[in-house]
Amino acid sequence: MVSIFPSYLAPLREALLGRAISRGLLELTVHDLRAWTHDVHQAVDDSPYGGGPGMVMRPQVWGDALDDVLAGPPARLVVPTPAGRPFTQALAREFSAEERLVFACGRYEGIDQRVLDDAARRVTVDEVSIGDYVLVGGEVAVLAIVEAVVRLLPGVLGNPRSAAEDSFSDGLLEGPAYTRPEVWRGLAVPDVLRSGNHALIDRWRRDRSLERTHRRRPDLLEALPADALDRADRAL
Ligand SMILES: N#Cc1c(-c2ccc3ccn(Cc4cccnc4)c3c2)n[nH]c1N
Repeated sequence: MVSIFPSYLAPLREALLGRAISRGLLELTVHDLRAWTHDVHQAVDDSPYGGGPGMVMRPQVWGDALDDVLAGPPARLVVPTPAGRPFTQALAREFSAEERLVFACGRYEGIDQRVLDDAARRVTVDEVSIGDYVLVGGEVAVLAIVEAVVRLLPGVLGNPRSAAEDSFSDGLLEGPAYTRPEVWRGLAVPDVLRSGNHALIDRWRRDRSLERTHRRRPDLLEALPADALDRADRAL
């Protein structure tokens, strides 16, 4: 990863991801973009051609940084931007199959487009967005993307079923989850979950997932392949 705020990415070395690194399941290197500046002010930005608010990150510094960081084993360059294509669970799975990912964390109004166009001459470049809202820079997006990708790597999650069955893995939202106590503040766990009848439990969970998806994300239902819903689903 390349950023002018390397410490912003320190959380990636905590908890589950930190344990995955110490277990050798992945390697993480964070580079300070300013290491590739040569002026006393370590300038990384300049005024935008054509005018307009804010500053744009200079191509020379980013070009030199990516020349070095992209050297070595083939990598895919991931560039978070509000103008990117949506980062989805499907893209997280695609990224998790890559041997090496390089993340460019922009700031200001973004990175000079020629940096991405130049990189695209030699590697795959993915301009992605984590949602329809505007952040101040790419670091928060990289934290989210890396967490979504790394949890899919074999051995990272304790129970592989978690990644296989979480929200979006079957195109639907996950339904409600419960644990002890059986009644809490007058609210009881649905009886079916304590029935021990796993066929019934699976059906109930599928129904709650379909209901929630229909209510909160009807677009996901529209996007499902024709054969994704069985007769019981459609009866709901
Ligand atoms: N992924 C993602 C993002 C970002 C994002 C990502 C990288 C940068 C680098 C700079 N900014 C600020 C900025 C502000 C306005 C216009 N262009 C850029 C970034 C915002 N915002 N929202 C998302 N979903």
